[in-house]
Amino acid sequence: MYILKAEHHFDSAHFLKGYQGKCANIHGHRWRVVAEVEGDKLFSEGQLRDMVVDFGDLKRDIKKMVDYYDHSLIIESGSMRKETLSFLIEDGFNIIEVDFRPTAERFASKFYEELENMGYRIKRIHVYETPTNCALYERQGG
Ligand SMILES: Nc1nc2c(c(=O)[nH]1)N=C([C@H](O)[C@H](O)COP(=O)(O)OP(=O)(O)OP(=O)(O)O)CN2
Ligand SMILES: [Zn+2]
Repeated sequence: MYILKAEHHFDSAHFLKGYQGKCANIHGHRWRVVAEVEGDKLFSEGQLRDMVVDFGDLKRDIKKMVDYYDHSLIIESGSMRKETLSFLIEDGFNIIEVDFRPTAERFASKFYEELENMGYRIKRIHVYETPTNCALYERQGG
């Protein structure tokens, strides 16, 4: 079995609704997203000969996926007063509402599904919130 790793990052702010502690406040991270792609066969000819996938394609797809969140404030739906949200949007801030608590765990499973839907055979996704805090997502038995 071959396992390839490629990564990209995005810089964005978030906060955790209902959290007792400093992470209840808006704060930012450089979110580092590492994808592990697996494959038991290599291409036999052409541009991809002896590769599982082209690192260039994988990196491009990870970047495309995470760039959506870059330099945004990610908020869980319903975690901010409607008026506050409207004012921020009116003032031109890039706010991305998500239907989950924006934790490293939830991003890891979300990015797993997104890359899988792009056709990759994903082994694991790692999401680093900080250089020392990382959540991994993998399918059981997979
Ligand atoms: N299991 C999880 N726990 C926490 C998450 C998470 O996504 N999954 N997220 C947070 C916060 O977002 C926080 O920013 C990160 O945690 P913390 O280690 O407290 O932050 P710092 O790196 O800034 O800590 P210092 O050691 O004080 O610098 C919380 N928990
Ligand atoms: Zn955080």
